[in-house]
Amino acid sequence: MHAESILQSHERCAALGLSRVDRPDHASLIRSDLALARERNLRLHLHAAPVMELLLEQTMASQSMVVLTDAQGTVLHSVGHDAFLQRASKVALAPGANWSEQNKGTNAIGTTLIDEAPTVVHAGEHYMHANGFLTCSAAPIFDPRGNMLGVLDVSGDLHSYHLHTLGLVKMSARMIENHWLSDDFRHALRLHFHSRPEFIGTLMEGIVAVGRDGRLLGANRSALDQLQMSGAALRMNSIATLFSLTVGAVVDHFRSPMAPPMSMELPGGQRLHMRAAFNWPTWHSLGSTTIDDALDVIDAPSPMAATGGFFAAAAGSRPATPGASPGPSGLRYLQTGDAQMEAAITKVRRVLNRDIPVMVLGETGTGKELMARALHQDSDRARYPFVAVNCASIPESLIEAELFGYEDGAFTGARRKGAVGKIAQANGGTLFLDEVGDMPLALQARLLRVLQERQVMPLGSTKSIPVDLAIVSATHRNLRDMISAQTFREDLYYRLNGLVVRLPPLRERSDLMTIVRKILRAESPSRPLDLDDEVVELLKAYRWPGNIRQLANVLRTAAVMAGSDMVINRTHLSDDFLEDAQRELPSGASVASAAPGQPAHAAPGAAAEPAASAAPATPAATEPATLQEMELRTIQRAVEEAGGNISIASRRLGISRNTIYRKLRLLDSKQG
Ligand SMILES: Nc1ncnc2c1ncn2[C@@H]1O[C@H](COP(=O)(O)OP(=O)(O)OP(=O)(O)O)[C@@H](O)[C@H]1O
Repeated sequence: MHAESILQSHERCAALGLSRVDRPDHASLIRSDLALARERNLRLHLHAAPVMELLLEQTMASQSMVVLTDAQGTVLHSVGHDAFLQRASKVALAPGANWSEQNKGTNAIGTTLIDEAPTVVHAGEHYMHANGFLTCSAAPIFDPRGNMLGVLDVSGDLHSYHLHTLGLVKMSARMIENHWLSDDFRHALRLHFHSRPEFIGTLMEGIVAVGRDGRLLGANRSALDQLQMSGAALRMNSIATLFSLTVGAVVDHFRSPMAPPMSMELPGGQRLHMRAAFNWPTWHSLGSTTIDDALDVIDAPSPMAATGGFFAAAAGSRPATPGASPGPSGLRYLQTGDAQMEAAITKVRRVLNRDIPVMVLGETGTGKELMARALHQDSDRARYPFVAVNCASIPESLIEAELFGYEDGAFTGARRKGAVGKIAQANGGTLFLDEVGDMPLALQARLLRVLQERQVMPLGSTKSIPVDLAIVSATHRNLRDMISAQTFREDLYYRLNGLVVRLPPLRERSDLMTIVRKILRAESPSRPLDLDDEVVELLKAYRWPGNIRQLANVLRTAAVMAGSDMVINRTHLSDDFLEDAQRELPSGASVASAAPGQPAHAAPGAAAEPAASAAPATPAATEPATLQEMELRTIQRAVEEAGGNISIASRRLGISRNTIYRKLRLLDSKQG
């Protein structure tokens, strides 16, 4: 097919009367209307720029470049290594030049435009001999309705040819198409699907946009491939005719952020797994279950029955039927009966839609980001983006560019082209600044200016972009101490903390078992899982240094380990959790000695014991004196047990790698 495509292209060039040997007239190709073409294709550029940077990093060849053209073949932008950009500019492979076949003969860009398919044109396959030093791999970029937007191309010295380059270019083009689709249909219901659930969220996933009336509006290429239909055929279908589903059923299922993928069957019998994305305030009225119905399920009393396991009473009062709503959304989702949480939610509700910045404090994994998302979801800004920036996980040198964006040429070297910053991306919506205490001091001043002036100026630009944002920030640090140490600006602190709410650590919450139930229901909606008394006691006695994140990890693993068993018992828990939890049982207590079928703790839904009474069963010579020391020891032990592998330790503990590094530094400084 490749040879055929090249041959046909050569025939077209010969018919056009192009010369293979004459020096092409580059001057006439560099048109002055580049600015116009760029303006017309600004959106394409905005979506493509970050992908082009990534693609260049992956090609890693110093003798190559990444090129973006419009649908006529005019080069809009290029990124690459200086030396090669210069070589390429000698054959006019540079912004402003047109690389359609009419102008440049057979070449990957021009031939892709005609064949509307990914193409490699290598060395002598180029029609014009002047381009014979190149090897080029290009892929078309389509909008969700099947119109060609442009071409993405990697061109390099012919010796830099690599078999995988075309694959990378194709994947990058898909990435741009997916961004475009999500942007185009940000108000629609979007179904993300694949026959293998683990492929949802990857570039392999199909995405279909659905209107409120259930009509299918557009799809990405993977969706069309999986469904084996054209874009036009797809648009003649509805969610009911193609997937045997209703919009209401999808909205109901995914009202909980923790809902598992849904299963759907195509008319031909093919089974697909699907997740949905939609803006809750716009779509919730299409769900069939009211919020109160849903809350009823969540809030059902959860006493431990003397017989029959933890959920027996709750299940008796309201059986968990397959397909029942997994629960409410937004702030209601977080209301599971704990008094401290109730107080926090009442406070944030008061400032909803008042443009008062909210600062959420709390230990790792307590749900700070979930609270920020819930606030956004319940606000009038829910139709616009929620953009989260983790100031601790981005290298210091990149935070500025990441937040503020940058203009073409803002960095030395031609590699860096403009990019939209997170602040501008969040325009209209909510910007969540996670770990804001980790923001470098110099940047704090710039952020303060954005918050005061409500405009952002990208690096290297002289023009400010107006932005309208709600700000939610979070940190585990003590910002007041940082202000005293002059590592956090006081004026920024007062800008960010219009309202401060502190989320309680899990060990202080009285609704542990309601959360457990909620997580298990989300994990296994059609098969209600129960816990035996021994496991309930272990969960209650444990200190949960990783809070709800760690709890969710422990339960997820247990649910998988339980297989077809309906009741989770100690054999379903991972060994490291079991060991830690056993150690934390109040001295003298032993889960093994609890009478079978009897609750190990007296009060239903009682909070975990406070720190002081949770002494380890086996006193060690160097017993930790404080809760913080206990936490540090747990982390240190987990890292040791993982052979120093922080990623494994972080997975086992259910806390982020950053948190582990931070805690280990703290331990070092204490020991040092
Ligand atoms: N109330 C809740 N019910 C169910 N799951 C929850 C709840 N709160 C948090 N989680 C889950 O716990 C995990 C951690 O939550 P989140 O990321 O919001 O915590 P965080 O405090 O921002 O953590 P970090 O400080 O480490 O960034 C997520 O998987 C989230 O879905």
